[in-house]
Amino acid sequence: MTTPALQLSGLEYAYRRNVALRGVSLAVAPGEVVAVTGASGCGKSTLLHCAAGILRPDSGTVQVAGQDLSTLAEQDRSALRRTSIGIVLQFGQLVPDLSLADNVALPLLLGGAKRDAARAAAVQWLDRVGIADEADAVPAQLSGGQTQRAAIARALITDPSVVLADEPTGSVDSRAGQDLLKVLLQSTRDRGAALVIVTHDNLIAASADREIRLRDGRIQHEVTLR
Ligand SMILES: Nc1ncnc2c1ncn2[C@@H]1O[C@H](COP(=O)(O)OP(=O)(O)OP(=O)(O)O)[C@@H](O)[C@H]1O
Repeated sequence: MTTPALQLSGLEYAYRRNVALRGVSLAVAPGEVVAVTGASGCGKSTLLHCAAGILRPDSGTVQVAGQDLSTLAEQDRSALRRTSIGIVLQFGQLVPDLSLADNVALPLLLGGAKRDAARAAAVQWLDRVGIADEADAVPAQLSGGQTQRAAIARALITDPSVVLADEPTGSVDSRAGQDLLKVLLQSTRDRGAALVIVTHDNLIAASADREIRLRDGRIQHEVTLR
C-alpha cells in the first residue's frame, strides 16, 4: 500500500474537561477526498485542527507523508506544515490589509521565496481560481465567494500533499458554494493532493470519495462513495 498522505491514529483531545475527540483514526490516500460530517459539536473542527498541527492532540499521532508531526523539532514541524499542508477555513482568514496577490503569495514569502517570483505564482493561482482581475483588491472589496477562492489559492500555492478545509463553503450561498467546491476539488485532484473537508452540506459530502461521520468524538460510521 502507498504511504497515506495523512494518517491520524488514536487521536484524543479535550478542552479542559470537555472531551472533543475520543480516539479517532483515519488514513487518507494521496488524491483521495474525504468528507467529515456529523452534528454540531461532534468534534469535526477539532479533528481538522489536530490534523493541521494547530492543536496538539492529548494522545495519538498525526503523520503527514509518513512524518510524525509530534516527533519533529519545532522548526521542522513548521516547515512541514508550511510546505505539505494547505488550510482553507470558513471565512478565508485573509490578511485584511494585504492585496489578494500578497495574501496568496504569503506562504511562499514565509518559505523564503523572492517577492517577484512569489507574486507571479500568486497571480497564476488567482487566475486558476478565476479571480485574476482582483489581484490588487483587498479582501474587504470582495464577495465571500471571491475571498474563498483566494483562500483556496493560498492553501494550494505551496503544492501541499494534504489540503484541509473546514466548512469552506459555509459563508456563501449554495450556488457560489457549488462553484467553490468545483474549484477546490479540481485543484486538489489535479495535483494528487489528499483533501479532507469538514462539512454540514450533504451535497458536498456526496462529492467526496469517502464520508466519515463523527458522533461524540468518535467515528460513528464510514461510507465509501466511489
Ligand atoms: N475552544 C474551545 N473551548 C472549549 N470547548 C471547545 C472549544 N472548541 C470546541 N469545544 C468543544 O469541543 C467539542 C467539539 O467541538 P468542535 O468545534 O470540534 O465540533 P464541530 O463538530 O466542529 O462543531 P460545529 O459543526 O458546530 O463547528 C464541542 O463540545 C465544543 O463545544
